[in-house]
Amino acid sequence: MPDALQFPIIDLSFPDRFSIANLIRQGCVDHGFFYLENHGVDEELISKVFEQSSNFFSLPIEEKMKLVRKNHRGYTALYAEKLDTTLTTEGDSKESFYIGPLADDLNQWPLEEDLPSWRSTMETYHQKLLSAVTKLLSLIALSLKLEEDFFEKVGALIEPLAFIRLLHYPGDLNSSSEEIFGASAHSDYGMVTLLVTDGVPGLQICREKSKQPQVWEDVPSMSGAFIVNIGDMMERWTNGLFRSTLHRVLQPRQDRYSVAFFTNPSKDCIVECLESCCTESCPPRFPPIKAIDYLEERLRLTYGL
Ligand SMILES: O=C(O)CCC(=O)C(=O)O
Ligand SMILES: [Fe+2]
Repeated sequence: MPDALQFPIIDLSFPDRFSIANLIRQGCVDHGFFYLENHGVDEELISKVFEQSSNFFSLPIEEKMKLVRKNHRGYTALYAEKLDTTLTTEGDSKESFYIGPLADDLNQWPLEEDLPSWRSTMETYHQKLLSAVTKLLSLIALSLKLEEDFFEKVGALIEPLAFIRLLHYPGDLNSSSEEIFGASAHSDYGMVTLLVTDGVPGLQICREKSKQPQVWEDVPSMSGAFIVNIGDMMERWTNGLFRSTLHRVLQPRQDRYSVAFFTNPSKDCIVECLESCCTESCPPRFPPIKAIDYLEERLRLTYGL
């Protein structure tokens, strides 16, 4: 049995930004994962988000289907999504709900009379998470020996395509198939993801995606901290220096709730290899891409649209 994984713990309020940036670099190079504490998001707000999430998923399926996913916002039912597109089984055993950028009016909301304060709770969470991510990205820029406002300067943060995903993995599903996962193996698409779980285990990572057989290690939750992971666009920016690590969630034996916050750059932002991450002998591994084109293609593959 391998030892439990130990990721660096990043304290977002720590005054020595350079030592924090070094620790972030270590986490991103070694694992593509780290913990984030003192992130400025109240425990109380996080509890409210979990409570409201459970209130929504407890609604009858007909009610939930009224908000079925459109424009990548709203409800996705059990088995409707398959993150590992190579699997031949039906979809993942989770249901989820997406809330995207607040400014563009595309979000779908439950009625206030059905779920009072649901919308305002999620809007507050979206704003708070965006502010934590903005601070984190300035440290990530430092960790790459860039100026702190690098991600602002390249336009990634003008109107970031940031999404909350509420997740519910039911614990009472009897499945005989070993190929059914709560969330099958995938890497996230964007810059960084901030995840909080209810503490029920299930999340695992595979650090060497091309090594066979794959080795999966448990990621423990840390009370009060976000689990942060690097996404594919950040991996492309850094020419693979920062890893977008493969991860999955096993089907739990009891109900499991988690809340992910995916941060993608603004739609027109060009993601291209950083100068500091390539040399003549180590040329760019990925061509430049526009954030929205990359994101739409990944979503198309996941949802089979
Ligand atoms: O629920 C979790 O712990 C992880 C979810 C996840 O990886 C995702 O939604 O991309
Ligand atoms: Fe993920």
